[in-house]
Amino acid sequence: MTAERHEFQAETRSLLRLMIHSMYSNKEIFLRELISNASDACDKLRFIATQNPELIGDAELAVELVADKFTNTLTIRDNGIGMSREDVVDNLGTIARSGTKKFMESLSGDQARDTQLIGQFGVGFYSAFIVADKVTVNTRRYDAAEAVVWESTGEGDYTIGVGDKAARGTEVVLHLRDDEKEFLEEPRLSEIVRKYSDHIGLPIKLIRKEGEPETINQARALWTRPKSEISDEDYTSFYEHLSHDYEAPLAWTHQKVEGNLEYTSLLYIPKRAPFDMWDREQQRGVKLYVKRVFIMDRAAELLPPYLRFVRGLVDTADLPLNVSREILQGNRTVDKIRAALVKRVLDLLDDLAANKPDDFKTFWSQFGKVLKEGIVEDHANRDRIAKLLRFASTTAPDTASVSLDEYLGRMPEAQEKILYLTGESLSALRNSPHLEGFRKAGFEVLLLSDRIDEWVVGHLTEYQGKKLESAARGDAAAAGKIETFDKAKHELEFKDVLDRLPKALNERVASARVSARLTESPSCLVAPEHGLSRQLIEILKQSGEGAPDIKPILELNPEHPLVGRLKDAGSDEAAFVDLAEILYGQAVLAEGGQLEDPAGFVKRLNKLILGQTGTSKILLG
Ligand SMILES: Nc1ncnc2c1ncn2[C@@H]1O[C@H](COP(=O)(O)OP(=O)(O)OP(=O)(O)O)[C@@H](O)[C@H]1O
Repeated sequence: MTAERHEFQAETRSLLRLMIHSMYSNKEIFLRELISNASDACDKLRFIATQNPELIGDAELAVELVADKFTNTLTIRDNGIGMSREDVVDNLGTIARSGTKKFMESLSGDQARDTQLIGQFGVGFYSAFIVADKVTVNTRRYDAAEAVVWESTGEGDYTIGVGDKAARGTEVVLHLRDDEKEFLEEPRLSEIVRKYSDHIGLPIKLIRKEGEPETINQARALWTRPKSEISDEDYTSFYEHLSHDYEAPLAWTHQKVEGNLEYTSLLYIPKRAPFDMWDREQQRGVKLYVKRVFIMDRAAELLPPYLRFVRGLVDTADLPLNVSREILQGNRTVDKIRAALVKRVLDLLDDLAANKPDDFKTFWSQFGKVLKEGIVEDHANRDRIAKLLRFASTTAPDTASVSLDEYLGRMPEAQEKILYLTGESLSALRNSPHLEGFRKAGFEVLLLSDRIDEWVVGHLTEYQGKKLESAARGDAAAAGKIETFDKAKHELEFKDVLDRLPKALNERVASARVSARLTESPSCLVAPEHGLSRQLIEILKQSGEGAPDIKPILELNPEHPLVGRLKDAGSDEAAFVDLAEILYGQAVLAEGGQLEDPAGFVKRLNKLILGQTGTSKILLG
């Protein structure tokens, strides 16, 4: 039967081209990727064999490398699970990952940056084309009636046909480019295998035409070895094998637990967020082994979603070999292991924060937003997570660097609560009128501009016995005494104006009042004491969910000349409305909001600038 020809998906094609181009300076990683795949294939077979031991029998599962100088080929072969025709089409004809297109669009053409991005994406099987101008895959799935041959030059298409491979497993034949002959040299191959694949728990053998095969790696799974024997380089190269990451990890924690529970965990924090961290479809989790036997990739039950950036593995003796995803759900042993792993990761982060501030900064910039979800999700560890949070504040307005402990450490005595302000962006928050009074009083305010922050402060209502309070809510004085003027006097003086405002503004505000919150700006909007915050209502509206119509309170600075003019407008209703609209519109704009009638606002503003407001009814008309 002749082979069928198939086109690559458009995305696969451009990804291939880009990969060959940008990974060239690090081309040797192709071997790590192909050995990883071969080792995964053996792991999968071993798992199936737990139900069906005769599949393996006495055979040794291994990865073999064959370098042939006559044909210029390097072959990587395994006796693992193998692939059916369908597997081959699914796995080698497409890049079967959601978000590939989006990923391609994020590439910039800047080689250094793109190389890192593509590393994050995971190069996998296609890295073969970095060194080969043709790749032939002969494979036979353990339960398939026939073998399959796949072949491609890595350009536009590939062929697929029936093969003659008799034994189970996969053989990847790389027809090396003319200038890649170094990969036929034994010393070079051994060097690469030791560098990248020394700690895979499976022998990697160099096969020779004459002479005995030589096992070139240690073939002892890294996590089973005593910590004292393992160097940082070992941990790093194992991480690269495990995660297909291109960069060294930021930190790791390796632990063997004996007693009630029996498991070994090796958990890594990457240096960089994967491109699909926010993709809800993306599977997450660490690898699960039961007594050294690989069970599954990405066992989501072993870590909560807010720690989805953690990579690594858990090897336990406390679960049955035939454990399935269904069994993992709601399993008491799994719950206990998960609780212990969460503590491990939080300990590791505490340690980074205390002893490696630069690494912690990197961590926070990559994964801070994900960790914040833990405040909402993980009630039991809320205080521990809160301790790790970092925020921008009026004291450090440019980067998220202030911890709650640091904040409490410099909180003046007169201040009773931890103050924060949420908003769309840091730049809008920095200049918010809501901060003026607090600034004057020397009260620091945390500036929260991540989307999730509204939920964070919704769940984190208290820290170390101090309540958290929005600077845009209720009465400014609630957070401490920041009375800067004689409120009673001003209230009396403005009573008439305050009473008229809601009607003049078509009831868009619930009420109006004078406020000590403002020192420079004339007006701002605040949320009533109880009920949802203005920011949260805005988020709900934008996300298309129904939002309750809670009207804000308009606060005025009685010492501002523009507010004084409201009083002067007296019985000139049109002039009063113009001024009221301007004060309201300014307050909306200052918190980063949208005006309902921007053109009308501009018109009124121009009238005011030109001195036409409140002077003559004729001019106003
Ligand atoms: N030697 C092999 N034996 C059996 N299946 C294989 C082999 N090599 C690749 N595959 C199959 O092809 C798929 C795609 O491989 P590829 O290296 O492109 O990505 P991956 O390993 O799934 O992804 P990642 O690199 O993110 O782990 C694998 O998941 C596996 O199902």
